Amino acid sequence: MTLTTELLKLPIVDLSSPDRLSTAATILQACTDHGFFYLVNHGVEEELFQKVFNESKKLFSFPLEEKMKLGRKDHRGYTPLFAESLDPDLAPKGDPKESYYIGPLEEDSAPVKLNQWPSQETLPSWRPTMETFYRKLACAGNKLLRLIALALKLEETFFERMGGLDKPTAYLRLLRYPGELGSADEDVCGASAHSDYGMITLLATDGVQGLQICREKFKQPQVWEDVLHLDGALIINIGDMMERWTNCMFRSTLHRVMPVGQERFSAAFFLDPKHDCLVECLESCCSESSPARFPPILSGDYLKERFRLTYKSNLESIV
Ligand SMILES: O=C(O)CCC(=O)C(=O)O
Ligand SMILES: [Fe+2]
Repeated sequence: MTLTTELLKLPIVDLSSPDRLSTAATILQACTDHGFFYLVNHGVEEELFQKVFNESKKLFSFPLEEKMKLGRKDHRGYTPLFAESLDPDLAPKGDPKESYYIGPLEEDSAPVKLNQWPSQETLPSWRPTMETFYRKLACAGNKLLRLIALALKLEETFFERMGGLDKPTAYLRLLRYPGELGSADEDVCGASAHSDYGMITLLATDGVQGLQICREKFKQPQVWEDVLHLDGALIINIGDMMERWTNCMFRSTLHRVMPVGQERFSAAFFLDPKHDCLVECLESCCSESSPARFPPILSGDYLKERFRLTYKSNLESIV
């Protein structure tokens, strides 16, 4: 049994504010209290969001055989409905959503091209739109990581060095939740309850509601609160890796997407540390009375295990 409450007021962080210390303080509070906040003045224009969702819609409307030609390889490309379960215990059948992954953008000169792109003849604007979106999100993400570092009393470039502005270890996941599967069944989620695995996630939604968070994951019955869409804002959430790094000072909050009987598009940008980055408790987050709760782990090893559990079949690793 779950209860849903109506109103949730998430903090709003202004990425362009000149008062960086006060912004860092807001972030600290938001990450400790909610693990979720809105980001405004982030540099991604409203028109670009529209373009991304339009292009995304075009691709998802292709026949399944066409989309399967771009089927996910090396964690890039198309994943059909029910192919992944964000909570394998609650949703053993898989989640009713389809997605498309874009990995780190390669240099033109890179010997192996891993990303898959729809053909230029069918969708000429698709690739340039997604590449622009990816780069702008990476830029916003890195700026935000500087503020998060300030909030944690670290050198401003600490996370940036781990994630790498030069080579962001980031995946963009375009998502489509088909409205027609919207059911009155409480147990069927568009995306089952999960927390994100990595450092931070930047999320854009098309305005159709459905996203909910549960702030007390161990409390029963679970209380789910709606995260309302805020025009032009990105929704940011802390991932498990960051929770681990901060010794649980920052929360990686449980979230899910409920069907609302309407087709819904979103785009999640997962910004992770480099795979050889050792994630160990930050000094500012432990003390004698609050010792490190987790042993150090390589980011790549941690993510590999989390992905192994998520993709029950057709298992592929991102490392
Ligand atoms: O579609 C959404 O609003 C959320 C997606 C999400 O949580 C995820 O992909 O990890
Ligand atoms: Fe998520």
